Amino acid sequence: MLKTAYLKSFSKSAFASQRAFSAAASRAASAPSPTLDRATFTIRGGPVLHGKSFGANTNISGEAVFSTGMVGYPESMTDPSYRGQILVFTQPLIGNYGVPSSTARDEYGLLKYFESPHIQCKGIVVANAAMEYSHWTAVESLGDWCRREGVAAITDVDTREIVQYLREQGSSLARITIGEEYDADEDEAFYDPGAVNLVHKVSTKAPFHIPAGVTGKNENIHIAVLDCGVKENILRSLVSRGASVTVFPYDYPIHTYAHHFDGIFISNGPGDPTHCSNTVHHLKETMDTYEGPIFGICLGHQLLCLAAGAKTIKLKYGNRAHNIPALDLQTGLCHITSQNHGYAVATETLPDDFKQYFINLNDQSNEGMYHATRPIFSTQFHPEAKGGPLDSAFLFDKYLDYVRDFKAAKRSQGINDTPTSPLFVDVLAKERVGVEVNPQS
Ligand SMILES: NC(=O)CC[C@H](N)C(=O)O
Repeated sequence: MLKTAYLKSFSKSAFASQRAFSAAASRAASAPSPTLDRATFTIRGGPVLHGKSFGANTNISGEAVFSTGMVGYPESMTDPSYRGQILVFTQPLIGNYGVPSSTARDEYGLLKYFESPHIQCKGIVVANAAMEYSHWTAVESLGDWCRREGVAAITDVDTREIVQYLREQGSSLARITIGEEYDADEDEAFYDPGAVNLVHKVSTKAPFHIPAGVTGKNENIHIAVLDCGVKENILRSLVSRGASVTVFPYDYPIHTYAHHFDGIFISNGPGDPTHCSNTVHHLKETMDTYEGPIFGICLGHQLLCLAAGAKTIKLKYGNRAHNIPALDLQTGLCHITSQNHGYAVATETLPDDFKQYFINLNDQSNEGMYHATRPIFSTQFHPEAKGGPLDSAFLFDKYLDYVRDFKAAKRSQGINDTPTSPLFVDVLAKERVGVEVNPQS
């Protein structure tokens, strides 16, 4: 009886607030649907599909990749690892919960909803773009966001046909063209993101600093992050666990500064890892000289493995989703993981000291490594998720445990506990510096 009364009053107030939210969030959606221009999605040497444009009025080309994630389009589209790519969503209805604020910040000063300040992919392809949206965090429609950010978007195409083609032929170059008939010359150049150093475009141009979140412990932990296109939730995952973070450009000679820090972290990022040969060289030097914990995610994993002497390969069509099973070879547990990568480490090329940590249960590709005797490990998947499940977030706890152990060992040897002058971090910027914001550049 009590339970029913409680439920009734709960649902009454829940519905009332939901109505208030919906009224605000759907305001833009109640405007009449715009008439959409014709648009064409062309895969080089493959199918040509006609649909409608609901994004920027711009012709673009890039690498067509697909994601089987069912949610998380704002997080994926702002993930710097998608730079240079045209993202095809297999989830048929996209845009129905709109787009949250691009400026809202959390208690750490980090972007609350986005993984970087702007859309990173060049274009998106969907089966059915929702013209109406509703969500309490929504401030605009997916189409308005794409138009504002200069990102092409095509709807009303058969994404199943595209994905079948990409799975059979592999990730391919493609373009989105807007207008009645676009006479693209077959020989017209398709932009190939695999041919350029995309990390250079997304990495901060100067160091920036984020103070540790308040955990009540005041441990004075300081981690150096090498920014290859770091996702906001990776930074949040570190500062929310009590570490302050100084983020360095991807090509910073980190080996010469590593000893100032309690841990080194190497981030995710776009493109072919072999383009970052300077970073690989610096990481090799770091692993040779620095005894503290080192953790890498996705591109960071690939770069650490290259530095260790292993090789990377390009996968046929990659892994992009929020539901990919990765088996932990230490515990026998399977974690459902968030992923976005086109390259992978060739496990058999890992030197003897480096062991395979996780394996992908769909395609058996490498999902991580750990050093046999040192606090060094990395994962191909994204333990920070966004979007996706937090099954593997424990890896940040594991890293922070290593960092605390290292700090305690330094203290016991009488090594200065506050090696990094507060003045140094105080003069640094508080967010990325000088990043190229135009996703078409
Ligand atoms: N998310 C990432 O860091 C991606 C790594 C790399 N660019 C790849 O595609 O494999």
